[in-house]
Amino acid sequence: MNKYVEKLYAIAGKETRLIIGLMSGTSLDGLDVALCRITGYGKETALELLQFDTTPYTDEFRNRIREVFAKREVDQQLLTGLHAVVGRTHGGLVNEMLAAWGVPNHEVDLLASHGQTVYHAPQSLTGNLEYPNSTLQIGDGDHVAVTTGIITVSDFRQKHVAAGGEGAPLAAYGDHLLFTDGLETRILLNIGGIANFTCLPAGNIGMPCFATDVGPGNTLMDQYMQAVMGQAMDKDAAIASAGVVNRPLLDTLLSHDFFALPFPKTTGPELFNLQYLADAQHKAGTVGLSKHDVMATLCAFSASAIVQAVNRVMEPHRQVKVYISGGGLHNPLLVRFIKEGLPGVSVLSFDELGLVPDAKEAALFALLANETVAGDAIHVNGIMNSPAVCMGKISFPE
Ligand SMILES: Nc1ncnc2c1ncn2[C@@H]1O[C@H](COP(=O)(O)OP(=O)(O)OP(=O)(O)O)[C@@H](O)[C@H]1O
Ligand SMILES: CC(=O)N[C@H]1[C@@H]2OC[C@@H](O2)[C@@H](O)[C@@H]1O[C@H](C)C(=O)O
Repeated sequence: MNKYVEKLYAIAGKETRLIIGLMSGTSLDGLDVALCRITGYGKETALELLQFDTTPYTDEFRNRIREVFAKREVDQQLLTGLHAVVGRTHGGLVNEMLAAWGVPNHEVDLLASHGQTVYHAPQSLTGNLEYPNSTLQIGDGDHVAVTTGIITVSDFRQKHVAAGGEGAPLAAYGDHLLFTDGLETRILLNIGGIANFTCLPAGNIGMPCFATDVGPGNTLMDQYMQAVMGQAMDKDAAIASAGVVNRPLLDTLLSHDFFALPFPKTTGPELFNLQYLADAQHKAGTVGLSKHDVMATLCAFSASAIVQAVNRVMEPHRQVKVYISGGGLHNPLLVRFIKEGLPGVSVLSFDELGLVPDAKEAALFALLANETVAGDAIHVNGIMNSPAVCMGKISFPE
């Protein structure tokens, strides 16, 4: 028997596994690395976050990814090269992180690698029914496995698409297994580049669990700051806080058909980009708006899309608690707008549920790998319009 098949079999039979989850999202800010101790599987899963850190990308690496990111036309030679380079870079960053934490690579059972989404193409975006929903993540798992010496599970989204989903949001599976509560209906809102949430109804309210993207999180604000202000982000909303929300522009930004689509749905910077903003400014007659007012309006746009989506969930059930994770939690104006838009609703940090908010997505990929190796598709049954599947491809280091 191949020694890694034997090793994998042994790992699958363990009571407790040490699994690293990696996430590099649509913000392109860096690689999130979460070292998790996972006990059990399915509804009996317990996840303990042992270490977490984000390694910021260098400008050079980020710019190389940007060359192919969310673009319809790209240099195929660059894209092909990046598939390997992203895998090797992520593997190298894991090696550095493990060394800093004093954890030998051979003690880690599995590595769960999301890779880097470079294009997300649900039919709702393309309008082309001859092609299924499709999505592409680069950073090949073989490169990660060979670089780290750790058995790697990667490319999670393809199975979701193959089984009828849109390839996202996958957080639903971990949210469902770890955070469902018998008494409290919860909305787990992650504000990354794109904002998405998982709705976890309390046991007896007869509503399905589902996860959906809701619109831009930080991506439009980041893109504007980078293109117009030469800064990576609007740190602590310093710029947006000095501006005034422009109502005609906000209404135009919110008028896209995407927002009227039923849940669940997915999106990305393929739609929410600076062209989207330019078109809206043109339509609303606000081309000359000050930079501060544009930023204030973009912040209100992300918040309003979230508020509208939460309100839609709440129509039949008034009692929900919203728990926020992701980088948007650090934007005080965005959080204020969301709270003001949801009077009477408890809007809390994800900390309250016992997991570091910035680590949530990376940790949930570790859980997905755990389920693929030790679990069963049946455990993730019951998520609306999300197939019951175990996801990811397995790469051996040799
Ligand atoms: N102090 C801060 N002030 C304002 N915004 C912040 C702050 N810290 C982080 N952010 C925002 O959070 C973003 C990073 O969020 P996060 O790491 O959750 O995104 P991601 O994982 O790449 O996205 P996705 O969930 O879409 O895959 C930054 O690009 C920035 O816009
Ligand atoms: C295609 C893709 O990479 N989608 C991401 C993106 O970033 C946020 C949102 O859009 C979410 O749907 C998804 O990531 C998270 C981790 C998910 O699948 O749950």
